[in-house]
Amino acid sequence: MALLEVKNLTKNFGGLTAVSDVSMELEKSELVGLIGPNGAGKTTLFNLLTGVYEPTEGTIVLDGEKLNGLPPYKFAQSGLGRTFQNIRLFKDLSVMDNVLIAMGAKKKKHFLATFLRLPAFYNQDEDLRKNAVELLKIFNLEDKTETLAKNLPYGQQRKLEIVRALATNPKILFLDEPAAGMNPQETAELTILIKEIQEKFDITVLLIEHDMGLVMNVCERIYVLEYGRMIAHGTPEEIKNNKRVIEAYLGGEA
Ligand SMILES: Nc1ncnc2c1ncn2[C@@H]1O[C@H](COP(=O)(O)OP(=O)(O)OP(=O)(O)O)[C@@H](O)[C@H]1O
Repeated sequence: MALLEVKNLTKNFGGLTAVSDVSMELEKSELVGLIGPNGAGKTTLFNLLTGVYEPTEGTIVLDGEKLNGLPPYKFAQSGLGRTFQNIRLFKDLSVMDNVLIAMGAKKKKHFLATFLRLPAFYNQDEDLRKNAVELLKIFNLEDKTETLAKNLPYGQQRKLEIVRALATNPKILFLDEPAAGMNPQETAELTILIKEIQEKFDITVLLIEHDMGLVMNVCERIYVLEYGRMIAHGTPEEIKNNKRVIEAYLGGEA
């Protein structure tokens, strides 16, 4: 059984079908791309897979557990972490606090230990901070812990978004255009980082990306959406040579 099994997923917005009868599977520890022209339904599919939207039809099963119908926080608790196309940080908080808040979704401090400031309170706090620094190190952000998120350069804000998603300890990480707005050098650096974190944390990554170079370089498999329908999936080589994809996506946008 696949780690994530998505069957016949459909999402209607009034008369518009943004996602139509989509089925896909993600195995443990694979890096998979999701591509398609503007408006193809990629972000809507992410929103369905992370519980932001409820599907009109279809099922989402993670590790044998049906998730659809549950609130978004249950999706996060089950191990689905994500970043957003538009950066969503707590801009007036420090980098460290941004990461600690993300971790808090998983580890709740015991009320009494917190209230009485028992050693357990300090130990747990210390452990979380250490873990946060370890994560920040991977993204070369460890010397920015006290910087306000809004004062980070754009590329580093995007990285902090990924750190926050990783801090929830996900089984599957959904990255929605992580390289959007980055320059070619930053994009190349991020490509390597995404591959590294997928291997280091042994997690599954689903990546929406417009930068075809990035997708083709790092993804083992690629799914292609057009007008809400999954029109193809396969290895980068297969997708590159798929006539329907060339017409629908590469032809339309290149
Ligand atoms: N909340 C919503 N209400 C109504 N229509 C929506 C909503 N969200 C998305 N849509 C529509 O659904 C379709 C798919 O949009 P979506 O944002 O999922 O595409 P996308 O592939 O992520 O596009 P892009 O690459 O431009 O981000 C579009 O026609 C969009 O206008």
